[in-house]
Amino acid sequence: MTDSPVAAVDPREVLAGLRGSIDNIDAALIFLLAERFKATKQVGVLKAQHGMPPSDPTREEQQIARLKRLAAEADLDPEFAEKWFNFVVAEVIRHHTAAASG
Ligand SMILES: C=C(O[C@@H]1C=C(C(=O)O)C=C[C@H]1O)C(=O)O
Repeated sequence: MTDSPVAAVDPREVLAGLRGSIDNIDAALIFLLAERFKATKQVGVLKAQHGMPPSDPTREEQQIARLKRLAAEADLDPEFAEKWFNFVVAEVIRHHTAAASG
């Protein structure tokens, strides 16, 4: 093993490289989530101003179906995509409910 003519790959360097990508991806996700919540907060204000209910189950169903289809195409577990969506929407509804109560 140690006599191999091929230069040994240092696993610590491989790990550091992969973690660099993970860091970039996590940062991008935070920025994307921040933009999403900026938009949904405006939706919450609009709904509160016009007496619309905080949640829209039909829209949520459509989004879940769409996101599960996209997840499958991207080789991501569709059930995970649905869980992620429901987790985010629960927070959005919390914001909308707060906006509706002043
Ligand atoms: C943002 C909205 O409000 C709620 C939140 C949703 C979301 O975060 O995707 C979708 C539907 C609604 O339950 C909306 O109605 O579009």
